[in-house]
Amino acid sequence: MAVAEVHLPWLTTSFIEAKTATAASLVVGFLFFLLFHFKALVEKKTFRPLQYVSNRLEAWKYLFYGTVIIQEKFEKSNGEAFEVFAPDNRYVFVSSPKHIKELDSAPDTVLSLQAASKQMLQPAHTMHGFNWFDRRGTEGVGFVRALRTLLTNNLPQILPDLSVISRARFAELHAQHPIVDVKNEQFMVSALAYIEETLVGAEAVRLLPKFMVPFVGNFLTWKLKSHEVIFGTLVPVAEQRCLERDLKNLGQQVPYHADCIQWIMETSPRQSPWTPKRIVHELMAIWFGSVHALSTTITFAIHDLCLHPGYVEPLRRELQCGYADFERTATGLPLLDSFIKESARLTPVEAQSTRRSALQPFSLSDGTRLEVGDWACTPVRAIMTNPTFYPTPLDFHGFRFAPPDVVAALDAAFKVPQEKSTRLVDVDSTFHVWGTGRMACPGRYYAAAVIKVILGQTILNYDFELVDRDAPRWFTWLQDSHSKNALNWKHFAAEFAALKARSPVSTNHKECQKQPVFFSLGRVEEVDTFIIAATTSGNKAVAPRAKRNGFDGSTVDPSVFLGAC
Ligand code: HEM
Repeated sequence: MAVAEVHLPWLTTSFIEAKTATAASLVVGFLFFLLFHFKALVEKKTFRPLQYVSNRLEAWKYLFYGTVIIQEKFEKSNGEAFEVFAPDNRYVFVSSPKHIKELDSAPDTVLSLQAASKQMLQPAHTMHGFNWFDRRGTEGVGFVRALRTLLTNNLPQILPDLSVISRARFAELHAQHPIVDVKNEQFMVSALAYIEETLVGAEAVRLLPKFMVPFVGNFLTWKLKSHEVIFGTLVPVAEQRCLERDLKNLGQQVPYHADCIQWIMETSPRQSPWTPKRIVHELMAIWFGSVHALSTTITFAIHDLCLHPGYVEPLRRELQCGYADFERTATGLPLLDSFIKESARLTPVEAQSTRRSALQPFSLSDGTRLEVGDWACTPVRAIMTNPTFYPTPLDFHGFRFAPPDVVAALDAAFKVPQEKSTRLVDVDSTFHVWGTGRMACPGRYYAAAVIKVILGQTILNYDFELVDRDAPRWFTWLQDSHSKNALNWKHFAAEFAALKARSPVSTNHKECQKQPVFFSLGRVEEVDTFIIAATTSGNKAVAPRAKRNGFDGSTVDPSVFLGAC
């Protein structure tokens, strides 16, 4: 330090202190880096530092730009498998039917959905200590029969009640009363909060270095209360059911129950029937899986009804004729079925589907290798907006999946060139909302029926619109800069075309006539309020909302020319 002061008089003491502090921080940072990545560093037989650092940077970028990274790599992959790094994982995305089949055919001891779900949801910390086995079937797969068969078969009994509940809830919301008529309000509040708490808690835990997980995980378990309320409320119910089961086995008369608690209990392994605690853990896992995806899918479908109001009338006509039959049989309503499917296709809940964690090393037929802990998965959004499978893939065509004879009776605007008519619950290699293959969602028949009840009641009984049409439809940590995000531009183009079709936009505006362009700060749904006009002479008219967000029109990409503004 003294030498520096003599020879470099411009270096003040505070500067040197700052440099010392910076150097110390770097050393500490480096030690932390070694600590966090020690295992990875020593395990790599041929360690390439540059490659490693580049992979780690890409991994953290994934948290902020995941959907864009997947889309870009998918577009470059030409149908081949591609890898993406996330902070806690290496993902191998497959999209060809051949590779998807290979995942499906892999033994459960090699590629595991259970292990992937466990890593994703951290149930030991978020689901009251539930620590399910990595290997599927270790404790039976009775839940598949409970949901896929028993729950589906009981839909005709369930749907009329569900319609009544849905109507009552809407009426209540409409009258702006507080929640009434709930037997255990604390349970209901916790049942909803539990979904978000699980998501947020699990995400935090899985990003931590392993040695910190027990401390932070235990803190979260203690801090998050809703899983305790659910567990505490349901255990006595499950205990009573187990008691009744034992009494029945002794030949006594017991009450009849047709609900998921009963079906989960009855389909548990005969040799070692589940304890009440184990039954409730299973219910909590199913509750999470069903509520989260279901509510998101319904919300997007209602948005789409508001954004594409031309569909309301034909759907209402179909419901007026067919709702009663649907309630009795849980089938029918092909136009509504297609509308929901199209909404889920363009706004799926997730960007990854068919997750399988490698419990043993696994190789695809093209030689792509998964090491233990890597995940195989499918790029669900990218596949479902692929022009090879879906003509005009970014346009919303609510009836693209409906049977041609049903669509033939409608206005020509509803006819689209989708070759094959398919149902919402169908699973194939181009529609991954329910996953794929033998492990595709067993709750999808129930889910599809519930969505139809809620949308059906909305369409039959209400006229509706979005309170704030410009409000974002989803949240991402970082909004992508429009100039970097080719994907968003494509979406804007599709949305803008739909917007024009709905309410023609003036082309008489003097400044628009030469080179009109449109702009959005990164959110598709704001396209109408972000329209700007940029003329070849450089004049710009910026919509007020764009101005409020600090945009002055200077960075408009001129390649996005739509011919109207
Ligand atoms: C719109 C709503 C829903 C969506 C989008 C959805 C989606 C999915 C997906 C993508 C999978 C993974 C499949 C795979 O990896 O191949 C899955 C699995 C599963 N879903 Fe759903 N799901 C929904 C509703 C439900 C409901 C309502 C239930 C229960 C009543 C349910 C129960 C399950 C279960 C138990 C599994 C695990 C299957 C297994 O391990 O074999 N889901 N779901």
